[in-house]
Amino acid sequence: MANILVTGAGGQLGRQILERAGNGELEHTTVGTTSAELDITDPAAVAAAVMPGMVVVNCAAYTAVDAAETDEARAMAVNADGPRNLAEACARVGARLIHISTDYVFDGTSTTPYEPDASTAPQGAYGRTKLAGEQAVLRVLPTAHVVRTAWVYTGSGSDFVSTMRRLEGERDTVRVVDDQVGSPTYSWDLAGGVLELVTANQVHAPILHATNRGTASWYELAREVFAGVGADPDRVKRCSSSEYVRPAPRPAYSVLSAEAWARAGLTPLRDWRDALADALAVSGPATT
Ligand SMILES: NC(=O)C1=CN([C@@H]2O[C@H](COP(=O)(O)OP(=O)(O)OC[C@H]3O[C@@H](n4cnc5c(N)ncnc54)[C@H](O)[C@@H]3O)[C@@H](O)[C@H]2O)C=CC1
Repeated sequence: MANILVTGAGGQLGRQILERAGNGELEHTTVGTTSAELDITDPAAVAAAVMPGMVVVNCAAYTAVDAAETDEARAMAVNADGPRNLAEACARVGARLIHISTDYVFDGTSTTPYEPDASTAPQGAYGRTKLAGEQAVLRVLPTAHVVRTAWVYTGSGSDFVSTMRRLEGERDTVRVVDDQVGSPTYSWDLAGGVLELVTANQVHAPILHATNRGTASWYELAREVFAGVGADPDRVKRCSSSEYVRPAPRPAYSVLSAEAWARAGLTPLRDWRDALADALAVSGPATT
């Protein structure tokens, strides 16, 4: 029987958690369920899937930040009702829950890294629904862990790093916003951090932040991608968010403090530049 259940296992983070867990890094049996296999908005299906003694890692989410602005009810169902269903099932049978959340619960106006207990003030629908999910989880199951992360990429698929890599092959220059700052986070590293938390026994902090160390703007990240694949980083041109308006507001400052993570005895994630170099070496050029 599985003693780790990863929901949303078809997504960026879920896939990498399964890959790392399957690499023999853990003694646990790990099972992943995609949205087709376990829809977390279905309370009966969730109740049937969660077994006593299990650690449930919820990677399932409605992550389409712009679409959420006009589809908030669906986003709320997945990002708040779903995690609540999981928390209720875990509470009923005595299972643990690790729930993944986001920097979008903050308004992005800080100038210093956000601590887990900093005031939340989401600016858009996605952030509102994710905050509601955090609150539901901790209300129903106070021993659960909420792990907030930010700026996640795998280096393959349609994430920012893959997109920059593809555009490097397609265009002479690329314009990228320089007025949003965060910590680019390699999903492989984040998966390792989450698995460390799975096996940790004495972590009492309800909310933790986990990102790669260091900060960058999207422009700086794009330059690093270009340089990392041997292209001239000066082909990346800076622009401002006002030139690239999207339906949902983006936080200007998304840096999450890793101090609570380290205080809990968990290994800090490495510098984002080192992680990116590995991601570029592993993933190869994107094809879409
Ligand atoms: N990608 C990013 O930059 C960031 C992600 N996060 C959070 O990290 C977590 C993982 O995100 P990613 O892996 O990047 O997202 P993703 O979008 O790659 O994966 C989410 C998965 O959830 C699945 N899903 C959607 N509705 C579902 C449902 N009702 N039942 C079961 N599964 C469902 C989707 O099919 C998808 O496979 C999410 O909680 C997200 O909010 C936080 C900050 C940044």
